[in-house]
Amino acid sequence: MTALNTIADSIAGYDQNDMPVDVVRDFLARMIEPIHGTETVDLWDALDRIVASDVISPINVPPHDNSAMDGFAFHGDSLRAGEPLRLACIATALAGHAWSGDVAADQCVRIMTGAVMPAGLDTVVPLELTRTTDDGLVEIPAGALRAGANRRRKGEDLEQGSVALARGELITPAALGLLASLGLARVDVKRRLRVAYFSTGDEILKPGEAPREGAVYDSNRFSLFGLLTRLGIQVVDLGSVKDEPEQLEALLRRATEDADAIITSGGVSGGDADHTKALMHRLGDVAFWRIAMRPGRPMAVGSLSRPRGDGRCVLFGLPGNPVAAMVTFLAFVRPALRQMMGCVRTEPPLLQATSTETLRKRPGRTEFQRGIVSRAADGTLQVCTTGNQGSGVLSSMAHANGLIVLPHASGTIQAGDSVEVMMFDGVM
Ligand SMILES: Nc1nc2c(c(=O)[nH]1)N[C@H]1C(S)=C(S)[C@@H](COP(=O)(O)OP(=O)(O)OC[C@H]3O[C@@H](n4cnc5c(N)ncnc54)[C@H](O)[C@@H]3O)O[C@H]1N2
Ligand code: MOO
Repeated sequence: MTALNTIADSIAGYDQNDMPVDVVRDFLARMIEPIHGTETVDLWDALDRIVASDVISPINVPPHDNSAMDGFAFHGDSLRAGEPLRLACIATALAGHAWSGDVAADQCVRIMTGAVMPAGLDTVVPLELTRTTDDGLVEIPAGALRAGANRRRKGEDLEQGSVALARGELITPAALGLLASLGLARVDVKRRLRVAYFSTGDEILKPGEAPREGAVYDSNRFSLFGLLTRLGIQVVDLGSVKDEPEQLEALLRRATEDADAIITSGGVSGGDADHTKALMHRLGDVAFWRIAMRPGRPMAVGSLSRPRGDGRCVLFGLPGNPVAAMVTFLAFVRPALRQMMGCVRTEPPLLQATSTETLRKRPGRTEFQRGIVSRAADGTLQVCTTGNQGSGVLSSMAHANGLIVLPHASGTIQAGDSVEVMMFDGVM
């Protein structure tokens, strides 16, 4: 990764206590470098991995001209405008059983979907468009189809030697099928990113611990586990730690040993018990920003050196409030981690939807409101908010399917205005 101070120029001129969201994103995009290291995996293990080098198709897909329909294959130039065509059926071609033989202009071959087109034939009439005449001929009504119809050409999906999947592409279920269609059993992928994470705070309870006065159960550890796991990342769960400098330092040092990145939650705003900030300052090259956004104002970004001196470990110190931790992850950490993974697409596309309600906002900060996108009666997309937008209110996050992104410069949104939504799932 590029050291913070070498790209500090890009943030000079901005108030580090009021950093615009776009500036932070741009800064991270410049700081983060993709990890090295690839491995060859079986297709069964390739889902959600990132392609490490262009996959070149070793074959034509489909490998031969074939029929797109169950029907009769014939010479298209036998068709005459305004006249029915009558053909004698001389053979049957089944998928997986190529038929070879000569077919005259007044003959046809009964053919099934996927079967190789007999040599010289270029057109298939679907069964349901034909009738059998009293003398046993196949009759195609006038104007039923054009010459060349219903033939799938050799290589029309992929030509031998062409790029089937490019380096940096995510292996989706469709991409997995595409690789299989090339006859490949293994694929080169980027190695898995390793990300360590832990929660900080004296008030944090582990699951199963008895409730105690002033304490809350650790939710960030679980939300982060979910967010990281969905990215196909190898997660290193380091649990939670009290606001206690020695413990914190031990955990941070342990995390730097073999993780590519560390994510912490809590302790970045600078309360009396927050030792996290001082420690991060001491162990690495870390910037503490207040970002012009809501929720998720305070965040630490930087790098820590590794104990064995080889390279540095990227650090994201997220705010403790449970929704702020998730929103800063989605807004900044997810694209940064995708970039580290070597993924070409780092940001999800935003949807446009009509707000069903007035959303109060003042210009000068980006707001992320929890929303539910649904289809309106007229078929267009609409979005409503999920109630209490407090940065500690996880229930409204859990009920949402995306975040309404209200840009920095925008003021209040009126009901009926169009807004952008970052969906939580299913868009990369
Ligand atoms: N004087 C100021 N105070 C605060 C500011 C500010 O600008 N000036 N910013 C506020 C904002 S915004 C946020 S967000 C929080 C972030 O503070 P920290 O990152 O230092 O987080 P904590 O103080 O440790 O915790 C905040 C809040 O979140 C709860 N929490 C923390 N960790 C977890 C967890 N793992 N699971 C569930 N809940 C957690 C914690 O109990 C606190 O209620 O600072 C504001 N203050
Ligand atoms: O980071 Mo805070 O959410 O704005 O409470």
